[in-house]
Amino acid sequence: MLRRKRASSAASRPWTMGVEFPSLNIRMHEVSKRFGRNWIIKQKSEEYVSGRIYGVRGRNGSGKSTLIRLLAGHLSPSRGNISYTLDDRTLPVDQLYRHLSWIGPYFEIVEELTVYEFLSFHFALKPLLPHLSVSEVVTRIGLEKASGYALTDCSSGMRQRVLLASALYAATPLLLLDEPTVTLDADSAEWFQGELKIYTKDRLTLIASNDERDLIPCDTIDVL
Ligand SMILES: Nc1ncnc2c1ncn2[C@@H]1O[C@H](COP(=O)(O)OP(=O)(O)OP(=O)(O)O)[C@@H](O)[C@H]1O
Repeated sequence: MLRRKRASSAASRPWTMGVEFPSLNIRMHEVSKRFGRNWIIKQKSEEYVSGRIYGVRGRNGSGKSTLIRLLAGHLSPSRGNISYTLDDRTLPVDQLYRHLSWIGPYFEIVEELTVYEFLSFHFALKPLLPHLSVSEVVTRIGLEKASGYALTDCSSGMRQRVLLASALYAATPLLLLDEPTVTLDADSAEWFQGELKIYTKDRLTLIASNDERDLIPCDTIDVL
């Protein structure tokens, strides 16, 4: 999934963190999605390419999370199709999970685990960026003093930082971030914007949010 870069190349492009992500592209072709009688997404065609950040906004219930779930392969289109390529080779949707990091407000986490345990467990399943350790991740999200807290004892903003870490610092070329700054205070949202600048380089990122600040780094913004 991930190739290490040559040292000289890594030095000249420090943002790639010593690794080179494979190019992951997504093509939606006339995709529609309905729940019961309600068509939520109608005949949507879109190309999403590596190295770019896509924003999606829209009123509550407009289909932002549905779009993210479709792109993540967790929902199937009612009509049309979604195809994926990894370094120009077709990637079957059942293999996408290996290359995908995805967070959303509906995510459930094992609340009994401590911050450190949750991140260790997560990064045992999903590779961590090679220049980072779990301890360094805890430091990057500013939770050193809380690393032994059970998630159930963390504030919602602290839990959101942990979830963001699980996506941002995973060595996957695709990042799907649904309402990434929900529950974050202004300082935390600013921290997230800084991390986004560093950790979205060379990846395909999609951000669904109605918070204008979240959409500032996006190359294009789709309104549903
Ligand atoms: N599994 C489901 N079964 C039935 N209806 C669903 C399902 N998932 C979503 N919906 C409906 O699809 C519509 C779009 O929901 P979605 O969560 O994608 O909207 P959203 O734009 O992310 O909303 P919000 O801004 O409130 O998070 C809503 O009317 C919702 O009730």
